[in-house]
Amino acid sequence: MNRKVGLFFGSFNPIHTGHLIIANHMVENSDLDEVWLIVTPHNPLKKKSTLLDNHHRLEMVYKACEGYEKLKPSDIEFGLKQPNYTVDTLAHLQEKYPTNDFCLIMGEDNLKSLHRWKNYEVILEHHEIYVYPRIASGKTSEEFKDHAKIVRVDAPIVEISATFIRKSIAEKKNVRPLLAAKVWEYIDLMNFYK
Ligand SMILES: Nc1ncnc2c1ncn2[C@@H]1O[C@H](COP(=O)(O)OP(=O)(O)OP(=O)(O)O)[C@@H](O)[C@H]1O
Ligand SMILES: O=C(O)c1ccc[n+]([C@@H]2O[C@H](COP(=O)([O-])O)[C@@H](O)[C@H]2O)c1
Repeated sequence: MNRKVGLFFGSFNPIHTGHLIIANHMVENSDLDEVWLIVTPHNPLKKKSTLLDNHHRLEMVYKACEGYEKLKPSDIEFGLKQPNYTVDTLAHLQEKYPTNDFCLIMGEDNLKSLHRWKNYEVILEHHEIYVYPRIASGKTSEEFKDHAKIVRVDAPIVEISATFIRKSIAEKKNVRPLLAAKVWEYIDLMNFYK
């Protein structure tokens, strides 16, 4: 049987406990064999100005995933054209791993902007999307409401965001519980987000 792999794309600036809860929930409570955490150099819908270097964000994803056998960090987008359109990365991955079944994992905020993604219809034609609930502004497009390829996951809402963490660090607040211990130590050592 083909391996079913969940692709969890993100800026991960930085990776936080919310991301880990989602990735772990998906791999433990669904038909997925593995979840790959793919660090995106440049989200086409976000400004690059507040982003840490790719390799620092990847390093933090490695640190966060230590001890989680089924979670695999990936730098596959580092060598692809920027900004990174997910439809292109999916085509690349499917060619490289023809026997894997890939599905996408995203938070509900990303579902609300999915209609603005490049060739989102092509993505939905070939892949399922597992959506983790999240409180976010904006409306979900009608076409995604009862879509056969969009699976809404029933799981506890986690109110953590990388934006809040970056802002809190800049304001000299303690954010330790919001990050894996090794990620917090790395951010502190490197003086990130101050
Ligand atoms: N608390 C959360 N609940 C549900 N989904 C989340 C949560 N945090 C992040 N995600 C999802 O994880 C993926 C990667 O998100 P990202 O790295 O942008 O984190 P973020 O916390 O949303 O960052 P930022 O605040 O910088 O926008 C996206 O699909 C996003 O929807
Ligand atoms: O393909 C697109 O048009 C597209 C538009 C917006 C976001 N994405 C991807 O969605 C992923 C989540 O982004 P982020 O910044 O919310 O973590 C990241 O891999 C982005 O490249 C992709």
